[in-house]
Amino acid sequence: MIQVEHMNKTFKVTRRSAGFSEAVKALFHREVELIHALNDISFTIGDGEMVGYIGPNGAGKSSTIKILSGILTPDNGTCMINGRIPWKERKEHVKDIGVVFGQRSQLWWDVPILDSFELLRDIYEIPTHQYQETLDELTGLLSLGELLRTPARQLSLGQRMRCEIAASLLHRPKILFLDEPTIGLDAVSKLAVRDFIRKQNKEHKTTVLLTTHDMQDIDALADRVLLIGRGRLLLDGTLSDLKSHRPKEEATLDEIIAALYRDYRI
Ligand SMILES: Nc1ncnc2c1ncn2[C@@H]1O[C@H](COP(=O)(O)OP(=O)(O)OP(=O)(O)O)[C@@H](O)[C@H]1O
Repeated sequence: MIQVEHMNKTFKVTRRSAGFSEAVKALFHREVELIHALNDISFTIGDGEMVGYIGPNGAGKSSTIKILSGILTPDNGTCMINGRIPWKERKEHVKDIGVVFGQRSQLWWDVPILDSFELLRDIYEIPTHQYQETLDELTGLLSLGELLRTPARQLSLGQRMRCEIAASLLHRPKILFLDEPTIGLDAVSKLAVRDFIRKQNKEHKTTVLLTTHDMQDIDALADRVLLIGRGRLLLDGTLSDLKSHRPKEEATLDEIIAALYRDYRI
C-alpha cells in the first residue's frame, strides 16, 4: 500500500544571465527562485493496482517517483509505503520496489548485462536459486537471450529498456515505479514492454505506478489515472472518468488530455 498525504517539495534554483560580467556579478549576488514542484499532494494506491501518473512537462511526476523511491526527501507531508517511510528506511524499502527511469540507466555501461544483474543479485542479497529462477523467467518473457552477454552501451534503446525492466524485477519487488518506460521505443518494442508490464501485474500482482506522455501506454495499462499539473493533483479517477472529459464525440485520448491540460490551465 502506498499512502501519500499532504506532500510538498520545493527546489531552490539559482539563475543568472549569460556573459562574463554576469558571472562576476553572480559571485556577489545570486538570484534565487523557489520552484514548488509538489503542492499538497495526497493519494493512496492499493496493492496490485496499476496507476497512470500523467501531467505536462515539469508537472512534478519524476519528483514524486523520486520521493516514493527514497531518492528525494519531501519538505513536509507523509509518505508510507508498505508501512515504511522510503527515505528513512531506504535499505529495507528498496527490497520492496523496482524502479525504471526511461531517461537514465541502472546498468553498468561497459560490462555485459549479466554482470550488472549479478551485481544486483549481490546488492539485494537474492538467494542463488531464486535469482536463477527469476532470471530464466525474465529472459524468456523479455527475449533477453543474447543481450545478456552484450555490454549495455552496445544495445539499442529498446533492447536496453527490456534489460532495465528485467534489472528492476530481479529481486521480485511488490511495487514497480516506471518513469517513462516506453520513451523513444519503436512500435514493436512499445507493445512488448506494455504486454510484459500487464502480465507482471496480472500474474505477480505487482503494484505499478507509471508516468508517461504516451497516452497509448495509459490506454493499455492504467485502470486508474492521477493527473498532476504545476505540482497539484487535479484528478484521480478511472480511465473512463478521464475519457468522459472528451471535448468532442470522436476525440482521441491525446485530444482529451490536451483539452484537460487546457481546462486546468497547466
Ligand atoms: N533537482 C532539481 N533542482 C531544481 N529544480 C528541479 C529539480 N528537479 C526538478 N525540478 C523542478 O521541479 C519541477 C517538477 O519537475 P519534475 O521533473 O518532477 O517534472 P515532470 O512532471 O517529471 O516533468 P517531465 O514530464 O518533463 O519529465 C520542474 O519545474 C523542475 O524544473
